[in-house]
Amino acid sequence: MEHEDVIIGLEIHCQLNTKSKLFCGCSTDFRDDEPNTHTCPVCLGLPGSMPVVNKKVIEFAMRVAKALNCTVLKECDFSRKNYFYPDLNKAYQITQYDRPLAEWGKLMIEGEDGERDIRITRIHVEEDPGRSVHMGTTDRGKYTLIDYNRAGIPLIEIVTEPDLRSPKEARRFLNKLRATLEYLNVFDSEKEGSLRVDANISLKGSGRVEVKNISSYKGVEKALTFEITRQRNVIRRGQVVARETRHFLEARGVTTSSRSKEEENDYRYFPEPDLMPMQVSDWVDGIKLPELPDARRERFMQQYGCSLEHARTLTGGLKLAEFYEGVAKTDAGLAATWTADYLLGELNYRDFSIDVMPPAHFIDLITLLKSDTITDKSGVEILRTILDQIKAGEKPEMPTKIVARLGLAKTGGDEISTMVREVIAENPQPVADYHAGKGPALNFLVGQVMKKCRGRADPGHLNVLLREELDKLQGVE
Ligand SMILES: Nc1ncnc2c1ncn2[C@@H]1O[C@H](COP(=O)(O)OP(=O)(O)OP(=O)(O)O)[C@@H](O)[C@H]1O
Ligand SMILES: [Mg+2]
Ligand SMILES: [Mg+2]
Repeated sequence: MEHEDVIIGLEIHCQLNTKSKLFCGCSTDFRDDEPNTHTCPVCLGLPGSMPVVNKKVIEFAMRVAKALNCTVLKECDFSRKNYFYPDLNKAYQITQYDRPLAEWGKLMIEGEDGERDIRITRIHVEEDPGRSVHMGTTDRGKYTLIDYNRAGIPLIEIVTEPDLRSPKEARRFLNKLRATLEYLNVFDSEKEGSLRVDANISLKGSGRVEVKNISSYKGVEKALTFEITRQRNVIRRGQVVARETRHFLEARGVTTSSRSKEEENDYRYFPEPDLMPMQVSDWVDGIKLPELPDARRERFMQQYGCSLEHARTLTGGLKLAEFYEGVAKTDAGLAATWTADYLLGELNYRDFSIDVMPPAHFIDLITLLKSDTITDKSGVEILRTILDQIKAGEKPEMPTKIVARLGLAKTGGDEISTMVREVIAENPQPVADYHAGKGPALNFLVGQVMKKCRGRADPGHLNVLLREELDKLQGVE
């Protein structure tokens, strides 16, 4: 798809994983707890309660600001964003408006034509509202329950400039951002709703459409792709794409126009009178950043000899990078290939994350491959066996055990020579075809030997053996 006229900018809301909420001491870890058990007068917004800024939240947000090369403002402050919604108990959200914590940064992505910086407009700190639980569907539910456990959870909103050129670039940006946040240890990427995106998109010369509150990266890519087609069709029909807010229906993969109520944009922002302006820019120098994805990628290339592509893949998530470093000692090259090219695909297919793969098993597998005990084909079979056992809730067998049980050790020289001669004797027609110069006949014969030994022969070696044996025959004739 050509995307020359596509303009995309993202607003990303990310939950910070501090122990307590943004303006009170309530614990943020309410995962398995009853609704409305992690609340107090502050996060319930009761009259007379006073917010106090959690220093840890500011520190976490500054870590992000520094990692994204932003400038932290000399002085920033909080504002009230007023709107009515049942999950917003105070009828205003404490957020930052014209003086956010930090602004003007950048994050490098692998764009459509090479690496490129995407500019960050600003990062601001705000509180999450509560959560509405609709009993029934959103439109026709009988009633709605509200859980305020989430009210007051610290969020940062990261706003990008409209620098992204395609849905794929938007997804790459989000992946890179997620990796960066993981490395910084400021958020829990596996927690539901930890990253929520508003995706803004326009075609050159048309109005900006904002698709609100998308909760997955695939969702962002899908919603944007849908919007490009929809907007092009509107223009083709001679109509105008109006500026509007839309919602993404994940299940159907479409966006729909929001009811006008929700578009009410007069938030009547004003400075939060209960909180003093903050002067925190001096802390920035003291903040030590861990190694970030780009640096780690360079190191993987230097230290382990990874290709650029492998290094990029393997540093794309903190746990993945750590997994690779844990297994690289066996053979860095084999471990990179087997992690990036085989393991990830098999995990993806089963909807597994990297944590499920026990490093000890993987190390055993790499060792078997390195010592030439098994073929690549058997390696894949072993990997699948292990993951299927895990999927079934069983304790996975060690690769060495699987090799013994299934007889996967590479067939020895004599055994394979015998099989080669047998296959030649059993297949006179393909043999004659080969001698008549028909190349594909050799592949057929290789396949037959592979079948006999159940994939335990090294394909390269087998090719040589077969050719030798066949050429000998021809010499005799
Ligand atoms: N012409 C455009 N096409 C696509 N995206 C755009 C365009 N102009 C601006 N944007 C993007 O829209 C977003 C604007 O976000 P911002 O938070 O500043 O304002 P908002 O969406 O109006 O307010 P709110 O935070 O209340 O949703 C940015 O990500 C910006 O890059
Ligand atoms: Mg915004
Ligand atoms: Mg917006």
